[in-house]
Amino acid sequence: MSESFQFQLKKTDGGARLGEVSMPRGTIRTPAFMPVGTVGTVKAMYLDQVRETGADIILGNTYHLMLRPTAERVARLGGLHQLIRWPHPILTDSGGFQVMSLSGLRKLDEQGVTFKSHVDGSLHHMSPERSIEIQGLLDSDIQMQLDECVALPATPKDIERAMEMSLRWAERCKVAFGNQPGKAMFGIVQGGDVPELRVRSAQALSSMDLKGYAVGGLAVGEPQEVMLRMLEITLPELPREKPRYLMGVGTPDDILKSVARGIDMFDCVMPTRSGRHGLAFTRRGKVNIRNARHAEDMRPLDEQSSCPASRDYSRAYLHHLVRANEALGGMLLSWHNLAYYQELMQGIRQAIAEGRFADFMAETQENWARGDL
Ligand SMILES: CNc1nc2c(CCNCC3CCCCC3)c3nc(N)[nH]c(=O)c3cc2[nH]1
Repeated sequence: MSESFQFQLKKTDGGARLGEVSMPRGTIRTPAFMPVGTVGTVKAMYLDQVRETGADIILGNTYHLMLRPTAERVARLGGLHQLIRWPHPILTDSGGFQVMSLSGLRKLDEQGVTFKSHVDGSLHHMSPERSIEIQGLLDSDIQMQLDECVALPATPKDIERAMEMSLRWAERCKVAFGNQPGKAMFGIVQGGDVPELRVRSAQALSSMDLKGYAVGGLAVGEPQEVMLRMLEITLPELPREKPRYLMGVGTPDDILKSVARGIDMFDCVMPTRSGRHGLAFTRRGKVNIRNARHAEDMRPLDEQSSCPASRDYSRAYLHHLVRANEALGGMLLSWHNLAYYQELMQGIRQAIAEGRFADFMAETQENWARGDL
């Protein structure tokens, strides 16, 4: 393991990139899918299982952990890795996005965000400095700047205001983060669906010489083609030799198309959240296991999978568990979906390594379109 944070761009195939992030706690093979943890767990999963599916890194949940049990308590308990027994890299978001989407936002100004806890109604203020302090108390390996993500549609004026404030917050986060060799602080490109704002944000962040760059402000309700267009406008403005992280994305189709445009890292609640609701992602497309057609289908979701949830349990049993709202139903489908996402990422990495990503993408999409047997 390297004592510092290093990204190695190993190969490109069209716009797709094969790489590796090396950190003291481990190596992240990119393109990478990062399962989302919530309050110190990936919902309904043991972290050993998450590791078994092939995850090199998971997301911690700054917003929830700062409210309960508090970042200070996590630090007193030895940091997040020790608490949840995940010794590999952890990325944490700054918490700003979740404040906007989860809590009763009270105020947002140059100083930061003021909000009421959804846990006990207490008032909290999070500045760029406090967000970095919280992520440091969690002992997070990759920390995100505090930013303002505006929901689309929005006026160009409001998008510009939020983008410019996020740039000032990036500077403040960079100062607050200081120099932590084995860790990284990523900037977040904003700019909504306005090309010239995206370019300005990406260029300004690039000049800050950060260790990695996230593309934010997307997957907030815009059509897929708008998201992809913004990637085509933004990514050329970011340094080639640094990792790019598309926040909150996405479906398997979103991931394929974003890898094709130069994204290295993804996070999304989709596999676990939809798994809990009975939706399975498979190589033959989506399968809604609640559907009556599975009630007596003794086949597994995917007999070729190395994941027990995909290989050893019949659809009939999964159908029954989900219909009965049994916890095991959500557990097995979350496990299957995470395994499927990691299998997709492994296939992507292999295809780029062999210079056949375009074919892999076309074949994968054809198989999805063929639909379930
Ligand atoms: C789903 N779409 C989407 N997500 C976005 C997110 C959140 C990414 N996921 C974080 C995890 C969520 C579950 C708990 C743990 C953290 C965004 N985050 C930030 N900071 N800025 C965005 O523009 C930003 C934009 C996003 N768009």
